[in-house]
Order: sequence, then C-alpha cells, then structure tokens
Amino acid sequence: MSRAVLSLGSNLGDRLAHLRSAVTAFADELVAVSPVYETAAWGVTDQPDFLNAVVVVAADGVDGWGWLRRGQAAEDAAGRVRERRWGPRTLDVDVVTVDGVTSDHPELLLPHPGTAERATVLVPWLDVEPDAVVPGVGPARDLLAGLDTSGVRRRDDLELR
Ligand SMILES: Nc1ncnc2c1ncn2[C@@H]1O[C@H](COP(=O)(O)OP(=O)(O)OP(=O)(O)O)[C@@H](O)[C@H]1O
Ligand SMILES: Nc1nc2c(c(=O)[nH]1)N=C(CO)CN2
Repeated sequence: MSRAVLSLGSNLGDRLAHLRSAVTAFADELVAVSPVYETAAWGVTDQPDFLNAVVVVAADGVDGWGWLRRGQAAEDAAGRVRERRWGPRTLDVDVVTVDGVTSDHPELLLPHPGTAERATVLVPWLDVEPDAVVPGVGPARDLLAGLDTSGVRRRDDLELR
C-alpha cells in the first residue's frame, strides 16, 4: 500500500469548490482530510489569500509519480493555468511525502522541499497526523515551532466533505 500526504491550495475563483474538487478526485483513496485554513500568501505576497488543506491518501499500485500525475490531473480539471512561479492558481496539489520514498528528480522532489518552511502545510498536516515527520528533516511539530503562524487562520465554517 502506497500512502501519500498531499497539500491542497487555491486562491482564485471559488476556492472552496476547487479544494473540494481535489478531495472528490481522491475520494476512493482518502485516509484523512484536514480542516480548511485561510492563509496569507507567501513567496509572491501581492496576491489573494489562499485556502489550504492537507489530505492523506493511500492505494495499492500508485507510486510517487502516480500521485503526482493524479494531482496534476486534478489541477487541470480545476482549470489551472500555469503561469508564474508561486503565482495565483485555481488549484495546487503538491505531493508532500510518499511513505518510504525519496526523490531528487526535479519533477518529483520527495519530500517536497518547501515543507519544512511552510506553516500552510505543517499546520493542517499536524491536525490529521500529530506525529508527522518530514523524512530526513524532522518532526513536523518541531519544524512548525520555528515558524510564524500568524497568517494561518482555521476556517471551521468551511468543510471539504
Ligand atoms: N513533490 C512535488 N509535488 C508537486 N510537484 C512537484 C514536486 N516535486 C517537483 N514538482 C514539480 O514542480 C512543478 C510544479 O510546480 P508548481 O508550478 O506547482 O510550483 P509552485 O507550486 O509554484 O511552487 P512550489 O513547488 O514551491 O510549491 C511540476 O513540474 C512538478 O513536476
Ligand atoms: N498561503 C499560501 N501561499 C502560497 C501558496 C499556498 O498554498 N498558500 N502556494 C504558492 C505556490 O505553491 C505560493 N504561495
């Protein structure tokens, strides 16, 4: 069984609908779905706030590339136009980790190299996996302790399923 942690993000159009479309795309593989967070944009900061969430998925016979392709298909279905790096997007699906897999291929970096610095990933991940570890880096809880979480606000009024 291959188990993966996926980070979902949207800051264009109907953000909640875009995150829900990703959850629906992985309906048969869902292990856990985090709460939704409203988050200030990092990287390129002059863009709208994001909604972010994390899902844990598992399936037989899907490797890291398979999870990546499945995420990209969900992005395409949400009408994502690939423009500037870190720019606004209808749906972003990042493969954060795949159990037991590391990769240094530029099109599939595992664990995702941004994970340790991104409260927008670590906060929802810890909601569903309090003992989460970024392989080769450290416990998510310890990484988060060094980060500013002021721009990460839980939206209990929004549900993904
Ligand atoms: N773990 C991964 N998950 C998703 N995409 C990855 C991963 N590792 C490498 N990539 C590659 O990153 C590219 C997509 O990048 P994208 O435009 O989503 O970047 P970004 O979301 O702007 O920035 P970041 O990757 O820092 O979050 C794709 O070509 C994809 O193959
Ligand atoms: N808050 C927030 N900011 C971002 C995000 C994101 O998911 N959340 N994704 C980006 C590109 O991957 C760029 N900036």
